[in-house]
Amino acid sequence: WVIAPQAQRSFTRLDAAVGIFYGTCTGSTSEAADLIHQAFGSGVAAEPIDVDGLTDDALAASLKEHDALIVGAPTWNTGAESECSGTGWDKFYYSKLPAMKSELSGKKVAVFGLGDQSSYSEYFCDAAGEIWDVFNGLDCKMLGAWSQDGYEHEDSKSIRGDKFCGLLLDAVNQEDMTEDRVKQWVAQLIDEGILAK
Ligand SMILES: Cc1cc2nc3c(=O)[nH]c(=O)nc-3n(C[C@H](O)[C@H](O)[C@H](O)COP(=O)(O)O)c2cc1C
Repeated sequence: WVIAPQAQRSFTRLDAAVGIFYGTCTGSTSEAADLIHQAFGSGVAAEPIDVDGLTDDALAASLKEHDALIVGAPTWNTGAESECSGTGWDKFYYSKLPAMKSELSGKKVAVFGLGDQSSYSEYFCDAAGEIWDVFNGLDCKMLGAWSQDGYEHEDSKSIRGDKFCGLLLDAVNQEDMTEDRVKQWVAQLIDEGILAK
């Protein structure tokens, strides 16, 4: 029968339609990844993966498995020109990722970042902007641009046009807003077609 393998294939794809990958130093980005996972539901998004727990080759293979990727990082290196996340992303997105264009081109990707808009106002979530640039450079379909309303930063490498390139969260000053922001953002991603085949 033709139907059986088709059904099986579509179940497999649905099961891992969205992959959530994050780096973290002190856990905030991991918590945000869990909230994003819950908002999608475990049938749609795979368990979030800490990029520091995988070798570069395993991470590269894992990124290819999903129809859509949600990638998140904190920002830790104030004022640095590059590699601002302080996590395994820094090496990976400047070494292995740029060579993955043929494998990742066209994939739907959305970025989220954690930062502190009060103490690091001029560098708010810079690393999210860096990661966005790398995936955008691979011709991925970038989703999830987010309004700057409700934040009090002075500058950020994550600004594209009049918006942030993805969801920026501040667990230091606006932790009470995180859950609602995540729910709204996931609803927006679904509206933008992140689950469309
Ligand atoms: C030494 C230090 C440097 C930081 N630099 C920045 C920064 O440049 N920009 C920013 O938005 N947040 C900065 N932060 C705030 C962290 O990004 C924030 O605490 C975040 O929630 C950490 O995420 P994590 O727990 O996933 O590592 C810095 C924090 C520390 C302690």
